[in-house]
Amino acid sequence: MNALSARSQVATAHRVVVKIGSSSLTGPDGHLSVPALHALVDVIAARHAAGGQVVLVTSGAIAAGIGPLGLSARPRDLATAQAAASVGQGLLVARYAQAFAEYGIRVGQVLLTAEDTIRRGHYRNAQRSLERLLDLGVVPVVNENDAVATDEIRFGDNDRLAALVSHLVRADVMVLLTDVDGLYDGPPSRPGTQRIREVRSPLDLEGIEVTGRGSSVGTGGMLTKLESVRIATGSGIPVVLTKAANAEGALAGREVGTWFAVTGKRTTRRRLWLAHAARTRGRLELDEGAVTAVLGGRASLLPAGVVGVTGDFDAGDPVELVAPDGRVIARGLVAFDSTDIPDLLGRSTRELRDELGEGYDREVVHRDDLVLVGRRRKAS
Ligand SMILES: Nc1ncnc2c1ncn2[C@@H]1O[C@H](COP(=O)(O)OP(=O)(O)O)[C@@H](O)[C@H]1O
Ligand SMILES: N[C@@H](CCC(=O)OP(=O)(O)O)C(=O)O
Repeated sequence: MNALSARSQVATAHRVVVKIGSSSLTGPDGHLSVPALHALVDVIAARHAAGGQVVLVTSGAIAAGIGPLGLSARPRDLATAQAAASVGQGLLVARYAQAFAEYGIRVGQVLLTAEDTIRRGHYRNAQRSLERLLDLGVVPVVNENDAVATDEIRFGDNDRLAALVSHLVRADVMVLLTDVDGLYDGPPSRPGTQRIREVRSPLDLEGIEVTGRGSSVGTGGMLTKLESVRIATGSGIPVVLTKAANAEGALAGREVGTWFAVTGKRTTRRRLWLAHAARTRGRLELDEGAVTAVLGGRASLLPAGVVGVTGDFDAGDPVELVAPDGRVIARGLVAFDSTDIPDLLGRSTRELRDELGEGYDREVVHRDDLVLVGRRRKAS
């Protein structure tokens, strides 16, 4: 498919997730910009009127709380940020409700935590309520539940949340709106850097300098956006990344921003969780042979290929699989407790069966419980 016909998918997509970042919803004073919010609502309402379904993932709660709390700037400590989000979220949704009401459209607030997008019970609930809202012609307005999300498991940015929501509602496309008109081949503030029009595979990202430093109000910079893109495209959902002012063009399938083609097929919730959201409890160090086998795909990790173990985990916990050069190559659900593994290191399954008995001759990580992890970019 060429870039033109690929982009036309956006114009005809039935279900779209649109994510807008804090940087596009705030004025120079760091407060919520109501005109910016209205401009987005105009575009989404037009799509809605044309019969499309839109889920809006919106940041801006913290920004909306700054003024009412009399704060001078965006708070950086978690507790105050949570308080600002708590005050601001109600005001943010009220603004959206008001703006959409001008078009006769209702909105439904959905606040999610990381857990809600991955744990089976929570996931099903979120899925069901989003589906029903869409069936009823409502625009779901989603944000992270900042007031209760704890530091270790919160997303902090809404980029990855948007990708998981896209997966949850089986979106046809995801549109990420930010304050730059696309992905650049280096920090856009650096003279001479250029917008990348299309990314067809992770190889196209080689050599591109991306930082985790965003605007003064955003969180995660381009780094979390590329993580989000990786989750979405890797599970069959193409992405357009552009500035909020280009929202209309992006939804019309015009050649704005950066187009990220799909790189993988839709995947199961469990594998998505393992790859992108699970908190690992330990590490298994692999020898080169095991790395080759695992990276080749469809191979389980056998005890013979494990040379070291760190962490304190139980059988069934998520762990990282690490190559001799320290690269994390995969994540998987381990089949043994961490205390059992030292006795298995480097030994063949046959030896283990003969010596330790049935049950010790199994894989350390079964191939069905294993996902390869793309190269992660480091924040600079
Ligand atoms: N290679 C790059 N291309 C584009 N933007 C980049 C790049 N590297 C870093 N950035 C920064 O990422 C910022 C957007 O991230 P962020 O402020 O978190 O936005 P948002 O609030 O929309 O989530 C941009 O302002 C830009 O300075
Ligand atoms: N949930 C937070 C979003 C935090 C944030 O900065 O996200 P983003 O602008 O998408 O990087 C809020 O509503 O303020």
